[in-house]
Amino acid sequence: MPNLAKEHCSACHRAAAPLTSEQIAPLLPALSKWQIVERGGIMQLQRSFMFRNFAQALDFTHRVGELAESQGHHPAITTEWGQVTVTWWTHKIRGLHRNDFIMAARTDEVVHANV
Ligand SMILES: C[C@H](O)[C@H](O)[C@H]1CNC2=NC(N)=NC(=O)C2=N1
Repeated sequence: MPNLAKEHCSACHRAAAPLTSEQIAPLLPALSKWQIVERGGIMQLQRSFMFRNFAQALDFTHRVGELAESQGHHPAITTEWGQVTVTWWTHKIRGLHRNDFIMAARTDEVVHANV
């Protein structure tokens, strides 16, 4: 199983092809709490995180934002009382890149750092 959290994002060129289902399959076991969703024909990687209140949800949101800025790769984040939903995909290729799986694994590390 790949140790995605230890990898670094690579430059993604606009011409890069989105990962296919066959390429995605071996990456999913490392991200057991994440699911593949499809929105507007674009495959995305999504997970919801639960918290005791809004303050904790907001703190986690900020940490994910800092992670995104550090890698130059950004998620969609929905922050609610007690819950944060993080969705990763690569806008410029309108699909999933290995970078999205790396960032999902790194997001899981942020939540553990939170507690
Ligand atoms: C110019 C800037 O680096 C690019 O637009 C980056 C910013 N963050 C990004 N984040 C994501 N998820 N996909 C992108 O294509 C992307 N592109």
